[in-house]
Amino acid sequence: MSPTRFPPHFAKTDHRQRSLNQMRSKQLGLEKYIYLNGLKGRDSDLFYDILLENMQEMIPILYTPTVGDACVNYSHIWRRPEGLYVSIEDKGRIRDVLASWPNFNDGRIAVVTDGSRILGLGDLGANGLPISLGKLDLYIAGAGIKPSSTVPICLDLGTNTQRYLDDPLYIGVRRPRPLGPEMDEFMDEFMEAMKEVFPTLLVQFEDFSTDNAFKYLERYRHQYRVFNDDIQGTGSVILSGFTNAARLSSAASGLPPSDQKILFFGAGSAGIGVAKQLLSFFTLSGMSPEEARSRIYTVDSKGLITANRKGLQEHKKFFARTDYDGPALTDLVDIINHVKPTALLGLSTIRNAFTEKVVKAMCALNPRPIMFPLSNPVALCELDYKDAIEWSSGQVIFASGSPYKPVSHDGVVYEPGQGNNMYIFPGIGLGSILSRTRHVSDAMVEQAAIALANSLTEEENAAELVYPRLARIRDISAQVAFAVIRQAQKEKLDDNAYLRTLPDSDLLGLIHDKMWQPPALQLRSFTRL
Ligand SMILES: NC(=O)C1=CN([C@@H]2O[C@H](COP(=O)(O)OP(=O)(O)OC[C@H]3O[C@@H](n4cnc5c(N)ncnc54)[C@H](O)[C@@H]3O)[C@@H](O)[C@H]2O)C=CC1
Ligand SMILES: CC(=O)C(=O)O
Ligand SMILES: [Mg+2]
Repeated sequence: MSPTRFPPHFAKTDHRQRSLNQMRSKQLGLEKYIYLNGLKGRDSDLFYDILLENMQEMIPILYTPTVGDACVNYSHIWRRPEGLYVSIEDKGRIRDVLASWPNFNDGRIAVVTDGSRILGLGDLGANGLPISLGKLDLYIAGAGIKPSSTVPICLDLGTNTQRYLDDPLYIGVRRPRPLGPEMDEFMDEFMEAMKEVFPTLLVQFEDFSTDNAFKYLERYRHQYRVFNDDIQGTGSVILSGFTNAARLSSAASGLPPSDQKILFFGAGSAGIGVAKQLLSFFTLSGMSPEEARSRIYTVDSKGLITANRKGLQEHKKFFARTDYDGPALTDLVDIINHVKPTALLGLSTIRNAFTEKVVKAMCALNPRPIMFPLSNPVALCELDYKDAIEWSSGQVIFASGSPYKPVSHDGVVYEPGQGNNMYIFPGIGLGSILSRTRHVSDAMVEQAAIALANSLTEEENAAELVYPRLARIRDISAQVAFAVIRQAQKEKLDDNAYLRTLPDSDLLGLIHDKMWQPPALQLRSFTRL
């Protein structure tokens, strides 16, 4: 190959702007994703540099909604190895596979998916890797974790999605998913090997199908440094936004925030994870756990979940109603009229399930109903923001899982919230890493939620936002990490005595100082040439 050289005047030009222009010139979200991924491979410092400056624009590409398209099509858009695949065929030698990761001594945070429930898109098998990559980009951009400390992992265990098994380009192992003991043995070996190879690393379980999400969180949470983002991260982020939303709703109704009654549409890992975390919304205000539970109702594909239903899955039993034994209630408007909720949360993957009738039924019961359609990506969201504002004349207090743009109605501009675990997991990770906590406790997750709820500025509160603006994510992650560290210390789960000696302002300062920054472009290779 002939020698190459940068054009001599290249360093005088704005390569950041050039890269942004190239990304912006692509029409489709997926094309932008492919471009940005290529850029990350060529020059990761530049990639993170422009990501930090353009969060609002780039996060919806690298994360939900576009990462969903990237996952669905990953076998076809694959360019280069980007993460670590651990295959069911590696059973017996998983330790060696993990040890092949470059700089494994640096590993501090792994996002691990088995691809079995990517966003609301179902079993995508080995195509699930981009979700781990996207979450880790948020750790890097949002919490300043060093890129070399992040380990994206996809467990390649097979898939039950026939169209992938039939696709000649599918990059995963072609077999159905393992069941019961075969899966348990794999997971036990994997977790043990993770601890051996990456002794100080935090594992984030991501997008496992609901049964396995609950099962492996319980199996490992007291043994390893692990948390489940969909159950705990989502629970925490919604507790936070809900606390702020209830304050706004109370101001309109004149009723105390603890008068809220919450209806969950969708009772999977996310729905039940959030419902359990929202118990604290009531208990923190002095309510008994039993009373708190009575204020939560859950709905699945068969309707209102009642205790008398035959064959109810284990994770649905806790919130199953014992106060209704009439005919099954399956229509959402009927359920709303029966329950009379103040809040309706969607984690069902059913697009447009919150119809005009549903919105109007909620508005008839409350001056400012809370409506959080949280399913991802946008194509599976229960309610579009524009419809929510139009059908309620701006009454609803809204947060969705994926981003929506502000909406103008009757001369007023309304801003949606984004109720997504991206506001929480980077701070939980950073706090856990810095304090070297042995486990991620329920109280740490709860304190993270409270810190996020309190992180809104005066301006954000005045604009009636329920979540802070994304551009401040590093500041927010620092506040979340601070709360996590202090809680770890309180429970004596931490292993960093120095942090205990620091007064609050110094600890917050240290958290900010520890955040990785992409090296300034001028100081990098271009000027050397
Ligand atoms: N906003 C956020 O931060 C997060 C959002 N999610 C989203 O939550 C959604 C659900 O995730 P999982 O709970 O893991 O999935 P899942 O598939 O286990 O749960 C879906 C639930 O919806 C119910 N459902 C399905 N069809 C229904 C219908 N027609 N009527 C009523 N209920 C119906 C199912 O019975 C099940 O209980 C996904 O779209 C995911 O992207 C998940 C985690 C975080
Ligand atoms: C946001 C997220 O974790 C999910 O939709 O699964
Ligand atoms: Mg998830």
